[in-house]
Amino acid sequence: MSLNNDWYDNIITENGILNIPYEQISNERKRIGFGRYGIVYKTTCNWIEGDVAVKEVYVRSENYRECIENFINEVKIHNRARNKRIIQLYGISRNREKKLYYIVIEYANDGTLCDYINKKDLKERIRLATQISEGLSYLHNKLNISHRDLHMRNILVKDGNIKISDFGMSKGLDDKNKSFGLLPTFKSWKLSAFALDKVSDIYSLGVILLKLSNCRRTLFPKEQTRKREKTTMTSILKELQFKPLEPVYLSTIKRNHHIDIQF
Ligand SMILES: Nc1ncnc2c1ncn2[C@@H]1O[C@H](COP(=O)(O)OP(=O)(O)OP(=O)(O)O)[C@@H](O)[C@H]1O
Repeated sequence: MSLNNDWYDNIITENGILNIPYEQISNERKRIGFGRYGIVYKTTCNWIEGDVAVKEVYVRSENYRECIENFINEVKIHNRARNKRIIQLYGISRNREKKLYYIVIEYANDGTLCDYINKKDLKERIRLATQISEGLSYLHNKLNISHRDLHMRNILVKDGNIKISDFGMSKGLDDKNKSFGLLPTFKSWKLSAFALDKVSDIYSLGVILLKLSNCRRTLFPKEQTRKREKTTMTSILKELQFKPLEPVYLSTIKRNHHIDIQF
């Protein structure tokens, strides 16, 4: 990707993204998260009703290119994803003096799925699983985008409903450049390198469904539950390999539901 000094103005004009003047974002901010490239705050913006979340990206000279390319990729892909299961992108902003860039998004008042599932019953967990599948199905089948970083902390909850977030790693599926990342495997229960694409998203969905079906935060379980979970996961993966994409989302949930009830 070639980067010139106009990159910020270019992504706005080329992608129809709203440029929010920095002064319109309130200075009263509460830190709500932390990611690879900076801090996430809850705040307000004069142009938008209600609370917003802003992802602040600090561009240092040593990682200038990587930061900006990541920012551009995230904003471009996020801007295409307009669906009730996806956190809404409002616009972007910058503070030139401090070399800070901002992605302004819808605030998820119920936090991450990781925190939200605590003490939720089976019916509620199945409702959430269905919504996650709807969101992922939208990205894969309608937009041809793979998320590539799907996990419990990138899935947010607003007013009890799922909002998939964080498109920093996402890619269009026609992008030929393969890249790899670490995912937990069920053979060794350790992280292993996988090609990150649509299939790895489905794998991640399987991991999330597994966590939801057991109502716990960690993938690494106590010894006595491991065997049972391996069987569950094996059947999910088998299912995913042999059926076309769309029905798989639903059958995976039904299957998980079924297995869960049998526990
Ligand atoms: N819209 C939001 N509403 C509420 N909380 C949010 C929102 N966006 C992010 N967060 C919080 O901030 C955390 C980090 O956000 P996010 O993963 O998007 O940042 P990132 O810099 O892209 O991180 P990563 O290292 O995963 O790429 C989330 O796990 C969540 O706790």
